[in-house]
Amino acid sequence: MGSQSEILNRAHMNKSGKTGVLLVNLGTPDSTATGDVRKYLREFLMDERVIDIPYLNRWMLINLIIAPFRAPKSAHEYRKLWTDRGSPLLFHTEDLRDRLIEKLDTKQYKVAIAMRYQSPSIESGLEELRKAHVTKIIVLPLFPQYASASTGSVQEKVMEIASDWQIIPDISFISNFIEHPLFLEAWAERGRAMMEGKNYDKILFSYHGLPERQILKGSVDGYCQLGACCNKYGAKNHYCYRAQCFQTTRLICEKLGIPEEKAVNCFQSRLGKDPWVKPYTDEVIDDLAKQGVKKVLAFSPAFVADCLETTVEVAGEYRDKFLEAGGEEWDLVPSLNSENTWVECVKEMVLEHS
Ligand SMILES: C=CC1=C(C)c2cc3[nH]c(cc4nc(cc5[nH]c(cc1n2)c(C)c5CCC(=O)O)C(CCC(=O)O)=C4C)c(C)c3C=C
Ligand SMILES: [Fe+2]
Ligand SMILES: [Fe+2]
Repeated sequence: MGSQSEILNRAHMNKSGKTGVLLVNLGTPDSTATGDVRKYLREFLMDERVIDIPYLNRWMLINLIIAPFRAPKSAHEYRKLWTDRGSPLLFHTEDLRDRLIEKLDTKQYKVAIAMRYQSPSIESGLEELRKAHVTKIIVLPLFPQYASASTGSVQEKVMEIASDWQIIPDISFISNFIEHPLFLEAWAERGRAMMEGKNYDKILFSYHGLPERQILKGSVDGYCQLGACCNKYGAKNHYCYRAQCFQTTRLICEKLGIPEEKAVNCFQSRLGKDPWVKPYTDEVIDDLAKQGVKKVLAFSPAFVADCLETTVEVAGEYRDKFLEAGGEEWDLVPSLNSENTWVECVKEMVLEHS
């Protein structure tokens, strides 16, 4: 059997050829050697959508400060994260691909993975699909909330590569999936398992940060001002990263029955001196400790796979900070990785876009 959309899709695809699915995550170094981390940071941070300052300033920042000083520190952090299978971001993406293949009809779908920076490259992922003679490509950047620095950069790279092809198949992008019921259910299942038998004082949602100007540049008619406007989510701020994060929190809380006053939003990992979206996670942690909050459960729903930002930053550095400031318990909800409801969600998104 199968859902109505599955049956319709099958009928359609039998006539019009295979559909390629490209799952793209951010990227990770090839190894924890400082040279590999430097190579990764250079490629990542030279992307104009990530550090959106004039080329010469970006070049100087990366080559005179980040490459010599940050790369060795980052390599040290990556060593805490690395496993026998390498970087979690990469192997969770591989596992997601393998679980997805098990759920899709391989006569009709070809699935490939790519990283926006380093390997496997978007070029190699698209080439894999092209060699399978796909007539349509669905690109899923694995970022629940749209940001120019993440999803936008993947879109730009895919379009740049495909623009050199003689035949450009239909390409569709899934640019935001925060409201997908199975995405929310996947987080709710993860959260429920952590909350069972526990009584947390606060549920903290820490999202990857972003320079404020990147959001303001995308604001149509000046609607988005990074204030109370982000508390509502609709057509006018559909692509506002801050509003999408707040909406993600609201919807996960709804599913879990978490009252509004118990949830706290914040943004982690800011870099440099320019203002990033607020509130900042480290400042929120200090405030919570001052208020006498003792037990915190942290979600990190800007990521669908555990990575440096979740395992080392949220479960490591932020936990230490909270405990040093007087907190007693700090737990992190594991990311979705290749957990079944999340794989089902990806399958549904593929079928909906086929
Ligand atoms: C100037 C900086 C950065 C912007 C803008 C940015 C946006 C952004 N990043 C992610 C997802 C991830 N970022 C990760 C690591 C990471 N991010 C930055 C900087 C910016 N990110 C740096 C310098 C690093 C490297 C880590 C370090 O050296 O401190 C990761 C983890 C990668 C891993 O291998 O585990 C992810 C994932 C999103 C979604 C995003 C925009 C919303
Ligand atoms: Fe990042
Ligand atoms: Fe906004």
